[in-house]
Amino acid sequence: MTEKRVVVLISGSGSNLQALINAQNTPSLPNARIVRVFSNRKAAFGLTRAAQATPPIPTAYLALQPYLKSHPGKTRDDYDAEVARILLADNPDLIILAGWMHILGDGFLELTDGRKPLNEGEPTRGVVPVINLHPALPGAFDGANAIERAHEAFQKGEITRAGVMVHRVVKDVDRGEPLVVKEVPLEKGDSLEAFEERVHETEHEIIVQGAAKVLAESK
Ligand SMILES: Nc1nc2c(c(=O)[nH]1)N[C@@H](CN(C=O)c1ccc(C(=O)N[C@@H](CCC(=O)O)C(=O)O)cc1)CN2
Ligand SMILES: NCC(=O)N[C@@H]1O[C@H](COP(=O)([O-])[O-])[C@@H](O)[C@H]1O
Repeated sequence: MTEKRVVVLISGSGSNLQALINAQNTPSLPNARIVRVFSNRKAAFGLTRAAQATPPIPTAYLALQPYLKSHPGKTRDDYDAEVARILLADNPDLIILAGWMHILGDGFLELTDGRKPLNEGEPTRGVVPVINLHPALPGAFDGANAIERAHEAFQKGEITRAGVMVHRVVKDVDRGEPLVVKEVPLEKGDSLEAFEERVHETEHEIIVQGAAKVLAESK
């Protein structure tokens, strides 16, 4: 069976990327290879993790502000489309946002969804699924800083449950179909650090499960 090609987008430490690297071609993530790690932050340690993988994983970097500065007149949507073009050149079967801290607009999604051809006049490509790891339960704490927000809400008695999910990426942030959802225990008096550690441990499990689930959908 043809090996599935995976591209991972990061912005930071890359501990979830590391979980994916470790799971490649194991029963947890069979017949899958990460062919590119892409970051919008030059200093992201995840780029080092990719370079230190065995074999090393090719990386690419492109940040929004430098792109806009070096392309006068171009927009955020143009940046998003450029990111999609870079990724699609690797012919991925799956794109994973693993701590990717940039909201993707139609410039990106219409290319990965196959709604628009890469180049004018060309036929459109097939859909490349895009999934995201989010440290909250569906419909709760959309957006950034979800861990801290959930911890604060629990301590205030505003919520009783917390968790993490892997979901399909749609234009509405964190509102795509949940693929894997797992609750994370939270107790009164829990420090943010203790809760955060539990969240990350759970993330490292479900990001692999989410990737395997989507890859199993395609032939
Ligand atoms: N179209 C989508 N794009 C993204 C999604 C999504 O579901 N749909 N998920 C996010 C990941 N994410 C939460 O899971 C998230 C990341 C970042 C932000 C955010 O506010 N980003 C700001 C910039 C923040 C920064 O650079 O530090 C922004 O993009 O302007 C919200 C949610 C990834 N993309
Ligand atoms: N809204 C997206 C979001 O908050 N993503 C979060 O960024 C962290 C990345 O950690 P990592 O760089 O160690 O994988 C993870 O906690 C992930 O849930």
